[in-house]
Amino acid sequence: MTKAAVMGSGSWGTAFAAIMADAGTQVSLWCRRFEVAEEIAATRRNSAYLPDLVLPDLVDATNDAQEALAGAEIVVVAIPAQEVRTALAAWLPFLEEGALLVSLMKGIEQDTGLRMSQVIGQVAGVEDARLVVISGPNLAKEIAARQPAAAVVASTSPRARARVAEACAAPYFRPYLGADVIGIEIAGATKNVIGIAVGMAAGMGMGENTVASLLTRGLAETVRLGVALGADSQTFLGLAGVGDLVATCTSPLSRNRSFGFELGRGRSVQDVLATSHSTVEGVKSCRSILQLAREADVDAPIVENIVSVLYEDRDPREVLGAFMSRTRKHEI
Ligand SMILES: NC(=O)c1ccc[n+]([C@@H]2O[C@H](COP(=O)([O-])OP(=O)(O)OC[C@H]3O[C@@H](n4cnc5c(N)ncnc54)[C@H](O)[C@@H]3O)[C@@H](O)[C@H]2O)c1
Ligand SMILES: O=P(O)(O)OC[C@H](O)CO
Repeated sequence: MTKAAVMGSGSWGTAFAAIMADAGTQVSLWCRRFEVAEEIAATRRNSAYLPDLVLPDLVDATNDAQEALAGAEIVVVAIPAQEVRTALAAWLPFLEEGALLVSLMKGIEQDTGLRMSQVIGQVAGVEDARLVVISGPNLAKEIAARQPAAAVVASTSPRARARVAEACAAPYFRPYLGADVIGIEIAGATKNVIGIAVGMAAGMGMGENTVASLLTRGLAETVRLGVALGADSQTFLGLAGVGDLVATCTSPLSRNRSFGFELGRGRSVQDVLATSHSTVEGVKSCRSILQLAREADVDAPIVENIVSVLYEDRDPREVLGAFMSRTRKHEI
């Protein structure tokens, strides 16, 4: 039986541990806090993140990283993007020789502008063939309720992606295979920022035409950036592209959309962040994405305007007006 470690017991780490166990993989779920590991051991539940999910018996929880990583052939990282560099450095001594390293994150590192698989590869000093990314329309709460969903499991190595896909193919979770790691990571990180923009518009009372227009132009912006960085444009029509954009931009379960919604209703960035207990990746990644776009000379007006609302105190209403008065141009 394949043994995996899932490092991070927030919403997605916990749901993904259940997916892997339901796929027949033995999972050690690493919890940063001892109380979470203790609760899971005693009740099979992680009440702070997914109270309705009863974790399968194939999931063991521990807050000891060495114990979690012992014997793990697949190591899945599921923590906030900006924390990966430091956390992974601490886990390195305990990684098994040859283990595959899987990123579930949807973010870009601040300061370096690196994608998550790049950060993992750099910190762990491993070749691309051992790195895998997973992305798609995967709202943790729906997956935890075992509602059917699909995702892309991507790696430059056909063997690595097939192995990880096998280890997470559950009756309600269908992994597709991919090779375009750049496209999948750029799609995953950028959709969070587009989700904030759409949420903002919805919070201001705008209807479906506004949502669909922003989502579509957000996709155009994401494709431009991805292609400039070396991605395949077809990737953005897939699960990690359009699929995730639709899920994020239309679901009240999305933290990024909900964050934007509150801004649209008139609350301040500080106020909304102070009351949010889970990761809103678009907030920290938007500046790195804008930086990547500027370096690649790519026009990214939605990302740029979200940065101005979050970091330059710009009024969301003014931003919506600014979109409408941009210089007329060809759609494609
Ligand atoms: N929740 C989802 O539906 C979902 C789906 C797909 C992808 N993702 C991505 O997965 C990643 C994790 O998101 P999440 O929803 O699980 O977040 P979360 O906020 O629910 O949980 C974050 C977890 O990381 C841990 N953590 C925080 N700081 C840490 C540190 N310095 N070192 C170690 N652990 C730390 C927390 O204790 C918590 O267990 C994000 O990049 C997110 O975009 C989330
Ligand atoms: O809650 P969000 O906005 O982080 O979105 C979660 C997933 O990425 C949706 O696929």
